[in-house]
Amino acid sequence: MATPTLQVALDLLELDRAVEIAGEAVRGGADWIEVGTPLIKSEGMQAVRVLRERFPGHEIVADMKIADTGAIEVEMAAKSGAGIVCILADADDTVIVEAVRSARKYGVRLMADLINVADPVSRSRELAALGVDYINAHVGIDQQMIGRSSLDLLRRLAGEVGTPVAVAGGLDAETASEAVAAGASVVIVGGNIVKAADVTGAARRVREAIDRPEIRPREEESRDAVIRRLFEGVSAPNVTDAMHRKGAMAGIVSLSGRVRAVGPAVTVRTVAGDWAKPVEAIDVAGPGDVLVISNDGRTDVAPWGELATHSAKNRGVSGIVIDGAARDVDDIRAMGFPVFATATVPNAGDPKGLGEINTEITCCGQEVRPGDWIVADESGVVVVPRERAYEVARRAMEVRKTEERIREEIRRGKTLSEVSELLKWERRH
Ligand SMILES: O=C([C@H](O)CO)[C@H](O)[C@H](O)COP(=O)(O)O
Repeated sequence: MATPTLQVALDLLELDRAVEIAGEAVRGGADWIEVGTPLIKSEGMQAVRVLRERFPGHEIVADMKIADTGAIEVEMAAKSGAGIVCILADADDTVIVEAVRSARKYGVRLMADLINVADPVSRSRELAALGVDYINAHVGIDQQMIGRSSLDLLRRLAGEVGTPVAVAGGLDAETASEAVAAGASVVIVGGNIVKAADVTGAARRVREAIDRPEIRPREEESRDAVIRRLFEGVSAPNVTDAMHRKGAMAGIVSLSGRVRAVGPAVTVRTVAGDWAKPVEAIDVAGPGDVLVISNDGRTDVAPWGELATHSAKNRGVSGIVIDGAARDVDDIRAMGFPVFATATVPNAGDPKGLGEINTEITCCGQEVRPGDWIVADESGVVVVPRERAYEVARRAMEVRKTEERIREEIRRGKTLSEVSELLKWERRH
């Protein structure tokens, strides 16, 4: 079997950064350089021209995702220096046929992207018959966020398609190795190389992995375990960024200093500092849950204090969030247990038993339902609707990864404004 090709996908918006990152990826062993769709949309064919010029010894792949006017778009990419041009596999056959004719005329190859194709095996066979050179088993970035897997798609094609198969979609060193074992001849990696602070090191790890293909036994991890692992690896700001700046509770701070709380919510509604329901909720909560207590934002009386904290800690509760006040802050801080509140006050309420456990509540301006996920740190508290928890956790991790590379470029001397080309991206009115 020929050595598999490593294609690095430059899904960036800025050409200067893309050139720098491509250089680092090539040093780590990338063979082909993909001008990603976002880069083409941001910089046009100039991105293909510049990368062609700067990397004369490497194949340039233009991820045009052609949906119409197959001939013109292939011609544009070919004349700009691409050797491989990407077309959508579910484009109409008229588009594919025109693209193939144009590819033959200009001496380039066509790669068909299976993103969103309902029957990938039969469509791949049709595409091969129409003259497409590569099939790309691709699961798009948004699809990855809800758990779709490019390896699963690739395995459906194994042994069914004669055309060389590429694979793309959230691959890293581990999955790239499995992809080659499953028959991929081109491994396409975007985010897990280009977002790394050390792009060369990340590319090298993928290179070494695809040179030693192996199938690893799958470790089964429940969806909740994945959600928790991902949320534990990101910050509350990463999570709001992932939700288009939504979900943050207003006016609430950590009383315990540098602590974090992550887990599904057990909700409590109480009134006038009545601490019966908050304390009963400790027994309802399981290890890893977060108690979210609405005391109507009252700051003159506390439904939570040191003894309750001690009990919650023993139970394995992950943290406490209160729309209202807490007391015994010095003891809570000494315990290192995460309590978030809007105020502190020495007064306790009385245990009358008013209120409810595990009903929908509003806490610091956010609706919270039982089972919604809470991510809290020193920046504040974010609530994630339970049905979106997996997707938001994946997206938050992508936010964190993106920041890793930006941080590295600032460390090397650029300003944040330069890295993100703020002036270019100011909104035009
Ligand atoms: O094609 C891609 C995507 O649609 C954005 O243009 C990516 O290049 C491809 O998915 C590889 O990137 P990762 O999924 O981040 O590895």
